[in-house]
Amino acid sequence: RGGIEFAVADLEAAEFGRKEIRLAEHEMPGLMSLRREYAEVYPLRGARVSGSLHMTVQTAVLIETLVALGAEVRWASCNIFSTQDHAAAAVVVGPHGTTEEPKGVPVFAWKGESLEEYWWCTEKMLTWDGEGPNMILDDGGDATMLVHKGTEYEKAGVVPPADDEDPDEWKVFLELLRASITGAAADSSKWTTIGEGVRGVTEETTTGVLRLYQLAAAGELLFPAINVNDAVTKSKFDNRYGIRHSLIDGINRGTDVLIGGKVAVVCGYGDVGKGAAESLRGQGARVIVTEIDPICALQAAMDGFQVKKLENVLPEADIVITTTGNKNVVMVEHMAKMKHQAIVGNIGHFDNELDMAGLARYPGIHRINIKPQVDEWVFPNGNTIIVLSEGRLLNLGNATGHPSFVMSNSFSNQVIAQIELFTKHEEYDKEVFRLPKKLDEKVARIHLEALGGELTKLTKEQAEYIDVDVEGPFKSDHYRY
Ligand SMILES: NC(=O)C1=CN([C@@H]2O[C@H](COP(=O)(O)OP(=O)(O)OC[C@H]3O[C@@H](n4cnc5c(N)ncnc54)[C@H](O)[C@@H]3O)[C@@H](O)[C@H]2O)C=CC1
Ligand SMILES: Nc1ncnc2c1ncn2[C@@H]1O[C@H](CO)C(=O)[C@H]1O
Repeated sequence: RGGIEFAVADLEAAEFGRKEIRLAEHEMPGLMSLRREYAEVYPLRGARVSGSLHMTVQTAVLIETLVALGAEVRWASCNIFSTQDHAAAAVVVGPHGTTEEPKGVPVFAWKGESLEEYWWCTEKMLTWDGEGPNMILDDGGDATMLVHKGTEYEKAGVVPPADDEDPDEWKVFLELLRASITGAAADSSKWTTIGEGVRGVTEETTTGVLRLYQLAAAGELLFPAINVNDAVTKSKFDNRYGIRHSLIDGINRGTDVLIGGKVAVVCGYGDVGKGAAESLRGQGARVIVTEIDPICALQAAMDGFQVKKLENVLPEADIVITTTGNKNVVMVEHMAKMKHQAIVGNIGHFDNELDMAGLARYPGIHRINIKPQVDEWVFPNGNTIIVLSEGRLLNLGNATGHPSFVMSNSFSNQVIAQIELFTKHEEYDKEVFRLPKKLDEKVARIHLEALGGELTKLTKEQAEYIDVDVEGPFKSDHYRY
């Protein structure tokens, strides 16, 4: 319709989506400030941005900010459960379109995608009529990986081999690659051409950033990258205060159990784990932390949390949440020893933090679906556990993810990073970069003012005394916030 390609659950939900996007704009001062700052300048004119990031109301405001700055955009979600269908519909219709005549941007996302559908959406998001994307905006690295793996197999002239040991996610991904490399419309240089056209990628989250550094270390990065996650105004806010808000939102909407008085185990005490522990303690849970890093473990202890090994707290745990960005953190052997109806969930980017494959293979186990994204797994002895969002990040699967204000911080960094790489890509090698502190402080200033905070001004003498400029940056590069 309207000449726009799209695949969303229900275009009729656009009106509802538009109402929530309008409310969200008021809560996203950073993005709205960037629209005003760059009005009529259009720094992203000529940018063709392929975005793989949870298709939520907040992301809708990000997308429409990129468009307001001149970009063309195609979008898919980076998770099968995180799309808010009314937001997806509103983005397709656009602020000035109708469901009969959409005037927005192509979106390929709906809540509850199968793995095959997820990778189909991802390929559609990367496949433009005519010239391909010249920018990628990624969250978790699936879009970046598809371009890199596709290029690798095309250049090697081989079809991705099947390996029965591969996790389902990977099997489906390889199947898509096989089809795109050898299918009827086989264009044996599709992914290579896309990779050559991309000026850069901006990455949202910790796990995606890890994958970028690994590619860069191997000398395989096809284009420059900006690590948005490690902007202080992203990870020290979104990862912590966003989780503090949205973790209990997911648990409450999923299970509605009383958290107060219960024992909650948080695996990992990084930025996300800190927000998770604070969130659960705020509800009156007795929180126990597991950690591998003595520094983060000591922080947890100093913050008043017990620090234990997971296997030693299984008999008392009512809620177990993983926040590590690692894999195989909670195994089926742990789950089999948990209390009856213990709640198990993950808020790391990928579901491999929980041993979902091992759980499904456990002899005599069976699954009862309670409602979308809530499953009761019944062990042969009658004991059950409640697993949220099939182990995928539950704050977006069972709830709506972080609220707009904190996402305004994160997405202001995304927009700044997109402008930086699109307009100055010749200045960047194929490495991973972070934004300068001055821009971090700019994002913080906008959001502090929006909260009514007053900044104290340094005198010239004071600035000299602490060896900073009156206008900042106010900290050294190695300062830990
Ligand atoms: N659901 C959401 O909305 C969000 C999800 N994330 C994701 O959450 C994950 C964590 O992100 P951050 O907290 O920023 O990373 P981080 O690196 O700051 O924290 C992870 C912590 O887990 C610990 N850890 C690693 N393996 C462990 C194990 N086996 N047992 C116990 N602890 C272990 C590490 O020592 C580290 O302290 C990443 O996958 C990130 O992409 C990040 C932001 C928001
Ligand atoms: N409401 C939201 N909309 C879009 N992205 C979100 C939202 N809540 C959390 N995220 C992002 O999700 C990734 C992890 O996949 C983060 O690092 C967060 O920035």
